[in-house]
Amino acid sequence: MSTPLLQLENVTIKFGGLTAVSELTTTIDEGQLVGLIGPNGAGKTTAFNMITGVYQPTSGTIRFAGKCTAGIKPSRLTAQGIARTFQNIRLFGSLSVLDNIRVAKQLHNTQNYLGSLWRGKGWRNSEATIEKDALELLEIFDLAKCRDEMATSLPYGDQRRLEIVRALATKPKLLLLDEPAAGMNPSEKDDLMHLIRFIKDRYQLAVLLVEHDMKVVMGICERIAVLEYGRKIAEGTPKEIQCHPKVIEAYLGAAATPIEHA
Ligand SMILES: Nc1ncnc2c1ncn2[C@@H]1O[C@H](COP(=O)(O)OP(=O)(O)OP(=O)(O)O)[C@@H](O)[C@H]1O
Repeated sequence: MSTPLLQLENVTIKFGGLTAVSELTTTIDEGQLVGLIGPNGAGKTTAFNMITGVYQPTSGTIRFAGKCTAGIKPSRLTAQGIARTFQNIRLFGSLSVLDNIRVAKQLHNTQNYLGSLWRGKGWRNSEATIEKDALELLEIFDLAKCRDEMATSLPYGDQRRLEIVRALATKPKLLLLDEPAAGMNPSEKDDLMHLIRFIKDRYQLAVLLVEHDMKVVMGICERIAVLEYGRKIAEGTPKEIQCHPKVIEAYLGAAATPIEHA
């Protein structure tokens, strides 16, 4: 059996007296699309923050590509292949669409500080490659037409897409999406579902999706893990999750009907 791309083993984090995530064990294989769902405050974003190195677990182990991530800074983990988007869009608002992608691409720039100061041939070649790759990405995701516009001047759906494209520009193996459908209308949500499937297939990425919209989650995820009060209460296929008694109870109360699906 091959090593999972991401492995969480009994991961726990405490904030004072509050255990935000408790003994979470799960895995994501290369190329898998996994959902992480749960009611508000269940610990989903906190799990993201531990996987990306923003928070260090109080106990337990996280391994990425077989290596323990303890103590590794978020920027190093991004360079190693973990990218994310945020619940509230975090673009570089005063930069153009193109520059938002260029900044992300700088992560893999091989030019050192002196090279940047000197601005010699090596630096110019490297900048030209970054610009070419960035424009190619914008073309693929239909954002090239607004390359010079300020990122925050884009319509909401395009800003969400740009944030995903910026994460892709770091060449991740694992992409974490935190509530990408938040604030979207039904047609934008359909586009988002196509977009997530497209990037997973084209870039052969593993995706971990935190999302409240059940149509989106049930429609695209291969497997879903469910948190409640920081604990994993279920994990399985969308079909299994939709009729799992603990999940129905967590979302809707004991006497509830199965969760709506795609
Ligand atoms: N830095 C922190 N300090 C103290 N408590 C925190 C911190 N970060 C998260 N929490 C708490 O941990 C719990 C889990 O929060 P988290 O944001 O992970 O939930 P969530 O499942 O992402 O919720 P939502 O769906 O509303 O975004 C909450 O009770 C939250 O208040």
